Amino acid sequence: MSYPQLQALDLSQHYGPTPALDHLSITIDRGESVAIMGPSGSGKTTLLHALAGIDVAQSGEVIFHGADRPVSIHALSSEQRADVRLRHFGFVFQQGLMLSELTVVENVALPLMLCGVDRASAQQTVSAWLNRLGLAGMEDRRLGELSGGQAQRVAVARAQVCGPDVVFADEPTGALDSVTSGEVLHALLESSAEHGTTLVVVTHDESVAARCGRTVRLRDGQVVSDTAVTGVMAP
Ligand SMILES: Nc1ncnc2c1ncn2[C@@H]1O[C@H](COP(=O)(O)OP(=O)(O)OP(=O)(O)O)[C@@H](O)[C@H]1O
Repeated sequence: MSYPQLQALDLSQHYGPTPALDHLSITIDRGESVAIMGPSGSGKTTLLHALAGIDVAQSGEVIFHGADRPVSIHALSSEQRADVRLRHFGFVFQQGLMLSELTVVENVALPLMLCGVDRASAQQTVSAWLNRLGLAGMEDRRLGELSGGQAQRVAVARAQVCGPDVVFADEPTGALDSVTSGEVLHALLESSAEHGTTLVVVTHDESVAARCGRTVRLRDGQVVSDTAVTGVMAP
């Protein structure tokens, strides 16, 4: 029997009078690419953080189905959630997360080292990803010396290097011009499709959403539309 990759069940989160998440439920299947859209303040980042176990919503739960048993993300301690994030999830954010003082190789190798992969295998895996993403020759550059597009391709390599089940991206191309944005998005979508990785992308950019298999639109913390390439799914 196959299970969905992620299920958010009846999530609610209030910071003020308008809910950031309002009894929101969503199911994401393995290998899907899902764009989360909606106006500013509609709850996109709050939803991404709840799905990825970065934060825990005030009510509801998130079930993650990895290779083995399902895990209730919200029932885990913060250390356990950090371990799930390290072993099963990858992240590409608009900025931050990357360590500008470290080199390209060091940034990409970091999650592998944290997972206990030995140095030789880590080096091999990192070089394969850097070649793949057109970053060969930049191994020893510091992140702070790269262009925005190069840095985001390093972020994609780092998100994918441990072979995650899910990559979460929050405005991954938000700071880039349209050509560079297209290249980074291509790298993200192609590498996810090739490895069967589930992709959840928060974006304001319709051209990013157009290249995902499904678009979920939020307003005031609720799903107002859920459209797959093959048709419209019920919210
Ligand atoms: N840590 C926080 N403290 C207080 N309010 C918050 C916090 N995080 C989010 N909010 C509020 O929750 C609502 C949803 O925020 P969220 O960042 O999820 O929206 P968003 O759709 O991602 O917005 P944007 O597109 O502007 O990034 C907003 O009203 C926001 O101000």
